Amino acid sequence: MKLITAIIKPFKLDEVREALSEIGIQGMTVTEVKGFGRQKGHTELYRGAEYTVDFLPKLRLEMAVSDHMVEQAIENLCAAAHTGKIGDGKIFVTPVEQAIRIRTGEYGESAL
Ligand SMILES: Nc1ncnc2c1ncn2[C@@H]1O[C@H](COP(=O)(O)OP(=O)(O)OP(=O)(O)O)[C@@H](O)[C@H]1O
Repeated sequence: MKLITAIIKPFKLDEVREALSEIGIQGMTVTEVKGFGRQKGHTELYRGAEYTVDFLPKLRLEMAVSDHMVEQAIENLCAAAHTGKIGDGKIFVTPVEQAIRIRTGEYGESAL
């Protein structure tokens, strides 16, 4: 299992969620965050306004998925979150040691 963490532009959430549910991803955590990438010190458009501040509003999506779904998830995520403009975001993939569904006590992939 892997944890996919994606930082995306907030207005892309619906498109990204749709693109991921198409491939059967059943759970996701979304957090409002602020961040910066290489554009630090430069301007980025957010809801029509130009920001010159360092930290811009982003969404962090977290999904634990089976290993065999990782590549397809990244592909769909990239396609849906892409605008081609600065600040489109990042995807990080990290190993997940264990997952447990609290209600049933299921472990591993069946808990995803
Ligand atoms: N190295 C990093 N570690 C953690 N979070 C990061 C990192 N780089 C970027 N982020 C997060 O991703 C968001 C979007 O980054 P961004 O797309 O601007 O990266 P970039 O490397 O500058 O790429 P681009 O040139 O396309 O803008 C940032 O606001 C920040 O929240």
